[in-house]
Amino acid sequence: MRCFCRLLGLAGPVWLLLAAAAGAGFLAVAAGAGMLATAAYLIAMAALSPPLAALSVSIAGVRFFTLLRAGTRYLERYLAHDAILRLLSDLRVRLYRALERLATARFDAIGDADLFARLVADIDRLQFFYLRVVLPLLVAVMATVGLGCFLGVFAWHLIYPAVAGFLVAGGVLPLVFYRVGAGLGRVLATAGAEHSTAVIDCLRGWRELAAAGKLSQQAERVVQADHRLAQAQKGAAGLTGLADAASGLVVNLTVLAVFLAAAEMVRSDQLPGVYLGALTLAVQGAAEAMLPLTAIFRHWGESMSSAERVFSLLIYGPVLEKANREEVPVAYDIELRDVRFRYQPEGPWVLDGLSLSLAAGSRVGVVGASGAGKSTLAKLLLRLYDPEDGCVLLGGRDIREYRSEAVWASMGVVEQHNHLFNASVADNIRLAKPSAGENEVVAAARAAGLGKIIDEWPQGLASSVGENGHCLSGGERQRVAMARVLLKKPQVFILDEPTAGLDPVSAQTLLDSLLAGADGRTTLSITHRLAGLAVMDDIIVLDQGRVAERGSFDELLARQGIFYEMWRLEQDLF
Ligand SMILES: Nc1ncnc2c1ncn2[C@@H]1O[C@H](COP(=O)(O)OP(=O)(O)OP(=O)(O)O)[C@@H](O)[C@H]1O
Repeated sequence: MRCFCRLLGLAGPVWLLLAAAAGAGFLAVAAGAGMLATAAYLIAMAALSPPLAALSVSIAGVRFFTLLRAGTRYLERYLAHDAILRLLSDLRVRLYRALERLATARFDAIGDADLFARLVADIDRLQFFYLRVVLPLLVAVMATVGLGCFLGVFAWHLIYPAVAGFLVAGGVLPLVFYRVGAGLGRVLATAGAEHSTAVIDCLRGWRELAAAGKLSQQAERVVQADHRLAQAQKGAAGLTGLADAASGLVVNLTVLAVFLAAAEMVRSDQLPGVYLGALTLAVQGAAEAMLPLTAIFRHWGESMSSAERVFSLLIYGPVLEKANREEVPVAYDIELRDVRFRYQPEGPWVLDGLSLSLAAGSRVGVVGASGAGKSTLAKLLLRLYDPEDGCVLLGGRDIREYRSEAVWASMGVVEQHNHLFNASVADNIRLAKPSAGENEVVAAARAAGLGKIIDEWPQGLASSVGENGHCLSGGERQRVAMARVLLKKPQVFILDEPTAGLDPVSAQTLLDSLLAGADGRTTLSITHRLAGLAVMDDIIVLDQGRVAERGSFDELLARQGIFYEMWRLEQDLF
């Protein structure tokens, strides 16, 4: 019921359009009934061989109603779709904003494919609620009232069989079929979502699946999901057919009942015989409004299930507290004070009382075993998450006092895996600074070691990177991400293993370029490769979410602690 009310509430901005569409829908039904009734009257009159002039109004009436029906039907569809498309696009924007607030915290829990299914298929399915539930109901109510008024002009007692029949066809039958098919719509929506999730997973992960020999297993999952979807669709189609047949039967019985009642009136001279066909066919015409109601059971379930999935994203509160002041950072020293953080409320602490500071313009390296919390530290600095206890300070102020956008604007990040958009190399670099001119982009690309693409590729930086950068090598993808940061020249550089997966020589060259670009800016470099850390002002060794050691490269080696052990191991390995 809450979803129902929310869906109705969403229609607020377009209610006028929807009401106009319902009005046009009613006029179309009324015109259809008028056309049939006038045609029946015309035939009945013609049988009495009156002068042609006596038939001219009826002939014009048939033409008028025919044209009116076509015009109003078109208008109804036009207005309804206009309203729905506006509504759905507005909902998509709202959902997108809600997702923006959720940042990565909830994305991790929901999963890309599911999120995609909610954004596309589920929102699309919401149109059924307005187009196939609300509008047909409104039109059916208006058609019933209109028919009652029309029949009432001739005799009150004609209203009873017509309205009773319409209530059964439009009220009782849909309710019965809703009960019988309860859950079928939900099964359909869930089966559809499972199907698209399985297909997307298969498409995205086919390389890994093929390498692991699991492609056929995943394909089987898609086939199973497809089978469940087909079964659900078959069940729904069967029930829809049955509902249509039952509704048709009730409508025809209603027409028969009105015909018998009117025939009795003709027999007892209460009604001229020429009206008999007109009254009967008017009921038949108005019954057009009842037919779509039988499918409501299905669309109701489907749209409510999709609404639940869509609204479940909107009800999450923001993961990040909104800044209480619209401050913009002006200094770029960083401090973490007794920060405690975990990903799940009852999960283990990932950062457990972490305190550290980075002077503005300093270069600090962060090392530590896998899972020590290094990337998590970077996420907190980027304010993708807020700490549970303690605080992160930027320029002496709690980072929560700044708008997230202001924090992000002052930072540049290069991670191990960076997203590249399916666009040209230049466009991917320019993302960091849309106002950058051609020369700036080329300079950043050269500084990041993309000279080969500029000089040797036929289209240079205009070459497409392909979906998620698949047309580039791993090293080239990293260089594009680095070029972005070098172009942006942020106040704070966060480098989270940017050279992972590169050969040692390329890795060192790239790191040197990045550090040269970051000269004079606060730089936090997370790495597993200790060689190259000698140029850092300070090195922090993280262990289980805390600072285990801190000092310059030489100091840490001299201490012969964790860092020294890591260094020794690295020397042995290489
Ligand atoms: N989104 C997440 N949800 C739940 N747990 C997470 C999430 N991201 C990381 N973790 C967990 O937090 C811990 C610290 O992860 P983090 O990525 O910060 O480690 P790291 O030191 O950067 O490791 P690595 O060197 O392997 O990249 C790990 O135990 C990891 O499983």
